Amino acid sequence: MAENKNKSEPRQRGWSIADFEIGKPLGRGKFGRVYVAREAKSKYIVALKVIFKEQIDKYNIHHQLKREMEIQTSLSHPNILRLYGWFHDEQRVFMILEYAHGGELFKELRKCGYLSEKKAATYVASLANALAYCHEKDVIHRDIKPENLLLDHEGRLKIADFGWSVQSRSKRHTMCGTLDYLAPEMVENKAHDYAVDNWTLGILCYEFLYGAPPFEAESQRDTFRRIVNVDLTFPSTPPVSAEAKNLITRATFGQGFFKEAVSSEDLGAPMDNQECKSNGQL
Ligand SMILES: CCc1cccc(CC)c1NC(=O)n1cc2c(c1)/C(=N\C(=O)c1ccc(N3CCN(C)CC3)cc1)N=N2
Repeated sequence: MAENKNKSEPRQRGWSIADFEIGKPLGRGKFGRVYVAREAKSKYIVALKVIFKEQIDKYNIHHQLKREMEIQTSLSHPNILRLYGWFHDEQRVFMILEYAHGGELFKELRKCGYLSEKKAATYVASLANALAYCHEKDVIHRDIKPENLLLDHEGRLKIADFGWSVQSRSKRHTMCGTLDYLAPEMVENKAHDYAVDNWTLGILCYEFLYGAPPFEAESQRDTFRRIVNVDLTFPSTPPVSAEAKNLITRATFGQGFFKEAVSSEDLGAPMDNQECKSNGQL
C-alpha cells in the first residue's frame, strides 16, 4: 500500500476519500458497492468497498462488520485478499481492499462449464493453504463459495469477503487435563469448528470439476436432505480421476472419518491444571 516518500515517517493522518480517485464500480453486495480506485499520490490501484452507515444501522451489522475488518486486517497470505485499512465519513464506511485484476472465479467457471483437473487442483491447493493459515490463527471463514473467490493478475486465487468469518473459540477449547470425561459434542464441537471450511473444500473441488455443486437439487429441502445424507454421486462425464473423487469423498464423507480421527492435537494440546487455573478457561 502507498507509503510516504520518506519511508521512515509513519502516515501522519488517516485516509480520507480525498486520497483516492474513484473508478468504475466492480460489483455490489447486500450492504455496499465496490469500486476500483487509485490512491492519488502513489497511483496504487485498490478496490474501495463503500458501506452506508444507514445500511449498517438498518441491518444492525456493526459487530459483523467490525469482526470482518479485524479478522481481514490480521490476515496476510498470498491467497487471501488483503484489507489494507479503512476510514469513514459522515455517511459511509470505506474498506481499502487489494485489487484482484482477474475478477471473479465463478465467472471463469460458468464460462468454461468446468475446469481441467490441473487448474482445479491449483485452486484447491491454494484454498487449502489459505484455510490452513486461517485455522492456525483460529479464524473460520464459513462462507467459502465461488462467488467469494477472486483472481489476481496472475490468475492466483484470492479468498474475499470475510463477512461471515468468526474467530473460533478454540482458546477456550484448550482442554484442561484429560479428554476422557468430555462429552462427544464438546470433543466434536472444536473439530467441527474447522470442518465446516474443510467440507467446503470438497464441495468446491466437485464444482470445479463438474461445473455444479454435488448436492444441488430442485428445492432447498431436497438439497438439505442430500447434504445430511451425504448423497454424493459422480456423473460419468466429464471424466474425473479416481484420486480427485477420493479427495472429494474424504472431504465430505470424511466427516465421519474426521470425527473418529479427532485427536488431541485437533483440540488444542491439553494444558496441565496449573495453567488452566491461571487462565481460568476451559
Ligand atoms: C461488492 C462486491 C462484492 C460483493 C460480495 C462479495 C464480494 C467478494 C468477492 C464482492 N467483491 C469484492 O469485495 N471485491 C473486492 C475486490 C474485487 C471485488 C476486485 N476485483 C473485481 O471485482 C473485478 C471484477 C471484474 C474484473 N474484470 C472482469 C472483466 N474482465 C474482462 C477484466 C477483469 C476485474 C476485477 N478486487 N478486489
